[in-house]
Amino acid sequence: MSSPATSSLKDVQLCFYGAGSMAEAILRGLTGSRLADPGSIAVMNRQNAARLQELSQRYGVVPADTDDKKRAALSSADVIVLGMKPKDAAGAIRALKPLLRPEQLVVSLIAGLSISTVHQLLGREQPVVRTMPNTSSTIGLGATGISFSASVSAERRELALEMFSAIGMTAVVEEPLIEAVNGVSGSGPAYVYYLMEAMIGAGVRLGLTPEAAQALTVQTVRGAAEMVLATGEHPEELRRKVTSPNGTTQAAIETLERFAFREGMNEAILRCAERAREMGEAIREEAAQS
Ligand SMILES: NC(=O)C1=CN([C@@H]2O[C@H](COP(=O)(O)OP(=O)(O)OC[C@H]3O[C@@H](n4cnc5c(N)ncnc54)[C@H](OP(=O)(O)O)[C@@H]3O)[C@@H](O)[C@H]2O)C=CC1
Ligand SMILES: O=C(O)[C@@H]1CCC=N1
Repeated sequence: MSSPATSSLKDVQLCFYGAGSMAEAILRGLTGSRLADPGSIAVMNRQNAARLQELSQRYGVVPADTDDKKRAALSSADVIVLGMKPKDAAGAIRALKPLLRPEQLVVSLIAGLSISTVHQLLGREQPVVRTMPNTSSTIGLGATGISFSASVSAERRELALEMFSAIGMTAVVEEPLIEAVNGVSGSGPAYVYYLMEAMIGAGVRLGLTPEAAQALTVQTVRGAAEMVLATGEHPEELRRKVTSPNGTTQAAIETLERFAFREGMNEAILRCAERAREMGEAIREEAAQS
C-alpha cells in the first residue's frame, strides 16, 4: 500500500463501495484514460454479483464479491469511493467504521450527504472529499463540483482533482455550494435530455421522421455547447445572433417566455438543490439515531 502522501492515481488502491451508474461512469472514464490501473481498482456492492462480473469484464477492475474480499478491499484501499444511493448511505458508512484507518481518503458521490454526517457516522474526522459529478463523466465530459474536509492534505486534494479531471472538468467549491452544483450540473444532463425529448417530439409532430428529428436535435445541442466553448461568448450573446428581429427565433423565444420557460428552469434548479438538502437532512437524522 502506498504512503498517505502519494499523489498519483497510478500508485493508489481504489475501492468503489457501490457499483451503479455513477460509479461506472467514473470507472469507465478512469480506465479509458489509462490514468488508473484497473488491477488496482476494487468494486463492490450490496448483493448483485453479476453486476460486479460485468464491470470486471468491461473495465478489468477487481470484483470484491464475498464478505472476505469486501473487507480486504476496503481495508487495503487508499481511496474509498462511496457510490450508493442516499437512502443506503447511513448503514453502509456505519459498516465502514471498524474497518477504516484514519489516513484512508473517503470520496463521496452521494447527493446531499454532508461531510459532517460522514464524520458522525465514522465517529472521527476522516479525510473526506465531497463531490457532485454527473453521468457525462462516462465519456470524459463530466462536470464535478468538489469540496474537502479540513483534514484532507494538499497531496490528497491533488489526487482527488486528478481523479475527477480524468473524467471531465472540476470546480472546487465551498461545501455549502455543492447543492447548487447538484442543481446545475449534477442533475443538469437530465434537463438537457428533457429539452431534447421535447425538440424531437415537436419535430416529429411537424412531419420529420424520428431519426431525422433526433439527428438534427443532437447536432444542434452539441453545436450550441461547442459554440459557447469555441467563441467564449456568453450564451445570451450567441442567442442574440440567432434571433433576427421579428423573425422565426424571436417568435419561438416569445412563446417560451409566454410559457415561463426561464422561471421554470430557475424553479427546477432551486428545487433540485433544496431536495439535495432534504436528502442530506434525512441521512443526518439517521446518523443521529446511532
Ligand atoms: N446517477 C447520477 O446521475 C448521479 C448520481 N450521484 C450519486 O451517486 C450515488 C449512486 O447513484 P447511482 O449510481 O445512480 O445509483 P445506482 O442505484 O445505480 O447504484 C447504487 C449502488 O450502490 C450499491 N449499494 C447499495 N447499498 C449498498 C451497501 N450497503 N453497500 C455497498 N453497496 C451498496 C448498489 O448495490 P446493489 O445493486 O447490489 O444493491 C449499487 O451498486 C447516489 O448517491 C447519487 O446521489 C451523483 C451525481 C450524479
Ligand atoms: O437524481 C439524483 O438524486 C442524482 C443526484 C444527481 C443526479 N442524480
